[in-house]
Amino acid sequence: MSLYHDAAALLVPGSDQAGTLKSRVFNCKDLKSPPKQVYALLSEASRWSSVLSEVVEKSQLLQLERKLSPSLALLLVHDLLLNKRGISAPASHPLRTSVEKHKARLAAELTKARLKRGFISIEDLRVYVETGNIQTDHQGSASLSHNEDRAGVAARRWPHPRWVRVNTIKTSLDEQLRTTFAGYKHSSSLEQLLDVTTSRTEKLLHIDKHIPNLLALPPLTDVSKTPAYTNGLIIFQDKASCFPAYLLDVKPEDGNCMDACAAPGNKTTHLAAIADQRGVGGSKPQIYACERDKTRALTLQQMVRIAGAENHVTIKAGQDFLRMESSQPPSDGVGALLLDPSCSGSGIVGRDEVSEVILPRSELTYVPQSRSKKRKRKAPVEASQPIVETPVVPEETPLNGDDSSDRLSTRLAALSAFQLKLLLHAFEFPKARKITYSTCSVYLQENEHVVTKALESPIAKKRGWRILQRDQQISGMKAWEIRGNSQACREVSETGDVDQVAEACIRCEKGTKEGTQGFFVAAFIRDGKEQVPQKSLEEEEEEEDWGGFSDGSYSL
Ligand SMILES: C[S@@+](CC[C@H](N)C(=O)[O-])C[C@H]1O[C@@H](n2cnc3c(N)ncnc32)[C@H](O)[C@@H]1O
Repeated sequence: MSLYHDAAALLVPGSDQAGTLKSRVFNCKDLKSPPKQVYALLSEASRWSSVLSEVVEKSQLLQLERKLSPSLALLLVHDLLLNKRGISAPASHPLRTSVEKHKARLAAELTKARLKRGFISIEDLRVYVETGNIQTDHQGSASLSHNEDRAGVAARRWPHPRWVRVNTIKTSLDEQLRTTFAGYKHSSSLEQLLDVTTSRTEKLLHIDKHIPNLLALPPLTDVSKTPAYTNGLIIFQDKASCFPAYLLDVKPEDGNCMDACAAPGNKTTHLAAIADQRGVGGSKPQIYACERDKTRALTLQQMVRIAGAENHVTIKAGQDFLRMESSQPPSDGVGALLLDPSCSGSGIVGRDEVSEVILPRSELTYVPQSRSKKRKRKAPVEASQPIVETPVVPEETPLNGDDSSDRLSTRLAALSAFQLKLLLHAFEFPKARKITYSTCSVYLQENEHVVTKALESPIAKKRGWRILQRDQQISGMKAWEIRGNSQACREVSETGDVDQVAEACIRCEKGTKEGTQGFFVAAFIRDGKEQVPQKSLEEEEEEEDWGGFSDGSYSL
């Protein structure tokens, strides 16, 4: 059956197959089945792989059906148990019969795997898996052994809601509640909304208590076909990703703003919406949106247009922020900067891409003694270790927990140096008084380390930059409970005076009942009136010309 053979060949990439699952499928010239069908099967089965591998192993399917490879078994069992249409093969096809005859045993193992993870129905488990959480569990549990992870040792995680930001440039929260979300029941708690048993049967929404004009919907709610979405009245944006523009808290007296690393543009359009609301008379701040990558700048352009933010935003396509001369226009008139640079993306909750596939083990080393002479030979010894795909990690996709620790620490050191460099460049802008620095990374190196080093840098001291203390932050951010890690600040601090710095930093965790991705943000302020003399510090230093990363992870 070509569909399953095609898919099995691509489930785990060979060392010569780089790129995402999607690109592997659509670039493959040897497929006999439609690529769309192969991709759909692969992405579904990959998401389910940790559960299904357990089912296959416990049922001993691979020992009973020696002709099945681990990949084929995973794909066939997926369709048998989870696809409404079952296995796409004629009823008498040997592949189909080899799995179907074990259906009762496989179904029983799926039930056990579900109950072990604490889900009362298969639909509840489905929501959890399809919102990327099983994958997240595995990535987040790098310190657990493979077996521990399979056994579901990691505590049950909360599914990820669908966050919707009402775009106040084009509409209002009240209007959206009356129109797009008419008929939705309001849930006062996010927890209730994330309880899949309730939210599967009811249209629910929750109005966020930290970020104005932000709504949460149950994980699998699809409003992407509504006119409000297609016309840019509502925008899908994770709650944590709304923190930087909100924390920047722009006011007309701030002058112009700059989004230094802008594409695809969620934070730019959020900033534009806030600027639009705050504009007094004609003095709305102008937002310069820099994006070094010209292709990504096209997405930014499209996003700004759909959001109706063209009057507020000037796009600097192909512009490297580090090459923006701080003392020249437009930089010299910029009072507030939003800095959301490329990062490891380790906080992203994987909705669309599966970076790791867990295959079932076929651990018997001998074929049972056969009476037939033909089958006398020993079967090849198969690895008793689990087969875990080592994912190929393109720069724009999140690193995962399986990355070798050497590779990870080298990459984090490079990212951290790059992020610090961007932040120090922002510190030089002569009229700048406010900066937010954010990443969708959970790593200390990209977060507290960068913030602490920046605060203790000569340019910060010279220009009077300090952290925006928690009690000075805008109400929703002051109220947010998860703060920075003081130990991490201390690790790189020369003064050790870091408790207030950590308290000023804001963190978001993934997989919790707060419903956010992993994220970090801190704000810096300065009141001094001094200007940096013509020659910038950066020019004085003899620094190598940083080429940067060709792409960034997005925090959507
Ligand atoms: C994390 S993404 C930004 C996501 C964006 N803020 C949003 O919310 O949609 C980082 C972006 O910065 C861009 N970038 C990286 N280095 C840059 C630089 N030196 N100057 C300008 N843009 C840069 C990357 O191409 C990438 O598009």
